[in-house]
Amino acid sequence: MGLKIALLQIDITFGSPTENYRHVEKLFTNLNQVDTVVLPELWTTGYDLTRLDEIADENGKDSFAFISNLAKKYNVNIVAGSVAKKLPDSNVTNTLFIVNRNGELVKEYSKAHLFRLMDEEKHLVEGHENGLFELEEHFSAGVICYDIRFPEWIRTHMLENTKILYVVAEWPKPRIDHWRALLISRAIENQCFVVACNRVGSDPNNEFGGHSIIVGPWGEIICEADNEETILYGEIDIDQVEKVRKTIPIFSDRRPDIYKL
Ligand SMILES: NC(=O)CCC(=O)C(=O)O
Repeated sequence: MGLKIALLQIDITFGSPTENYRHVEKLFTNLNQVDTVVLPELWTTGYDLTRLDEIADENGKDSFAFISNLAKKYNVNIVAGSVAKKLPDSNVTNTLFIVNRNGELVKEYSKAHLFRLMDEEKHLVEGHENGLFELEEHFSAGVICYDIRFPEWIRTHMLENTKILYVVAEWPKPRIDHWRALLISRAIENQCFVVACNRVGSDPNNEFGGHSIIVGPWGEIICEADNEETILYGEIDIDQVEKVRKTIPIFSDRRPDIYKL
């Protein structure tokens, strides 16, 4: 049986967690029954990085409680985009929570590669751990936006028999061709499903490009949104991964003896 997924390709109100919680809560009331829901990057605050002192979530407490309640109420796993998480030392990370149907935390991943073009390195600190987790018995990984430009980081995750790569993003419209090409490439070169949720709308500095997408392990597009706010639904058959990996066995054909990584 397939895994049913919903990607919430939303607009985000700049710097207003209260408004963004309200919006997401409302969208859940209209959701078809799925196994997993995915949210975009920094969905509670947007890129209002200069006000993180005020609006970042202390230890991720409020955002985790909100997501955990939704997961239990709607009996769904949530790849909860990312939020600005304020650490005890007042540093802030860009952190993705994975929550299961029981509302339990499965994994927390903080963005490893900070994106200078959007000033992340001035306001955030990077994560140091991988994004590996298991959900519905599938080996999976989660990364955040700019991370997809680092194939070596994605490969590090894929060497663990990972079959689904979740990507949460606020990817601007002017580079939406890069977004699509990178996601399709990561799917083909790792022979995995890529489930990627971007936002739409704009903030004072950027217009965002949407095009949330699910790509299969052969590089085929399973579903793709345009640039409007929408809930994108797709279903994946995890057995496809093994079929593709048997057809062209890149993992056993690798030559790490001659690579740097
Ligand atoms: N939020 C991000 O990490 C954006 C990454 C991006 O736009 C890129 O081109 O890379």
